Amino acid sequence: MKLLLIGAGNMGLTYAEGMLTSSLLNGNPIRVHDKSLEVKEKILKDDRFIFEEDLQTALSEADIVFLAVKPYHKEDVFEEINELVKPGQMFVSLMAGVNIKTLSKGLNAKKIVRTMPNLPAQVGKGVTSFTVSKHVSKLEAKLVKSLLDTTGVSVKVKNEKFIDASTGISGSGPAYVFYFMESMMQAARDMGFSEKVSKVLVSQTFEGAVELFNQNDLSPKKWMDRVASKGGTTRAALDSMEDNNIRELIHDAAYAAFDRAVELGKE
Ligand SMILES: NC(=O)C1=CN([C@@H]2O[C@H](COP(=O)(O)OP(=O)(O)OC[C@H]3O[C@@H](n4cnc5c(N)ncnc54)[C@H](OP(=O)(O)O)[C@@H]3O)[C@@H](O)[C@H]2O)C=CC1
Ligand SMILES: O=C(O)[C@@H]1CCC=N1
Repeated sequence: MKLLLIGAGNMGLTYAEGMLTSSLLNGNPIRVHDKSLEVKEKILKDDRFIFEEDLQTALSEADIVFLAVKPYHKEDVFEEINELVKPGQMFVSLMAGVNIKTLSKGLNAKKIVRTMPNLPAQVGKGVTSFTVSKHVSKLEAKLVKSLLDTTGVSVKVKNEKFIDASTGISGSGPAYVFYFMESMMQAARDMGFSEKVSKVLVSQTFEGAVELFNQNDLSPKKWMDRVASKGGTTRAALDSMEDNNIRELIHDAAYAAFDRAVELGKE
């Protein structure tokens, strides 16, 4: 299988690096095209990829094309390639909010996979939701799933509403976790800990809590109860969060991202 990546920034390159481990490539290199000179220089030095200046040649040979430019660059890509697209070529978009109808029309292509990736793919712990246009067969969807799985896990969702929704949960979600980490590190520094110790206290707390959650079949609520003693310190913290409506604010934040993904689809 021959893959082409258009846009090799944070996300595109991360997914390409994961896919290098896929047996589906069958020895074929992943070809990469990017407008940025910096990215070009980086890829030219990286013997795992082939940099393609000329999109015409690169596209003509590709079975699957991954699109990982920012949503506001989609029109440039459409213009550059829509006359070169061959029937049967499949396009996998990593762009937030750009819907299948827009992709299909802009690319002049029928086989479209729309995904919502997330950044922990950089360490093989990503979660990618995806959905496919009606012209993508079950087998093709399986192939794409196996490519996406090289970066962590992937979840096929039944329609695009769930792609926008997962943008609000897992796509943007790592940033919410970092927000929480930053706030806890700030509290640790205010209590007098050094930057280094604050980082250890917070990161190990996150890592340990996630590990507990994953290794046992208990709800977050049950875990909270295991940490909190009656009348103790944790209850004081959890009560403060509930009194300040943190739960609702996080819910609203996730919906703000979901709504923005829907809005991006209309731009
Ligand atoms: N970062 C994240 O956590 C997530 C990102 N996404 C989605 O992933 C996509 C990529 O995001 P990200 O990797 O962060 O973006 P980056 O800006 O890091 O990467 C995009 C790359 O594409 C290049 N580019 C722009 N226009 C073209 C073009 N016409 N042809 C070829 N290359 C081009 C850019 O060059 P230049 O810099 O010169 O413009 C840049 O190198 C976005 O659509 C985003 O919605 C989805 C989920 C999470
Ligand atoms: O912020 C964004 O638009 C992208 C999509 C999800 C995460 N980053």
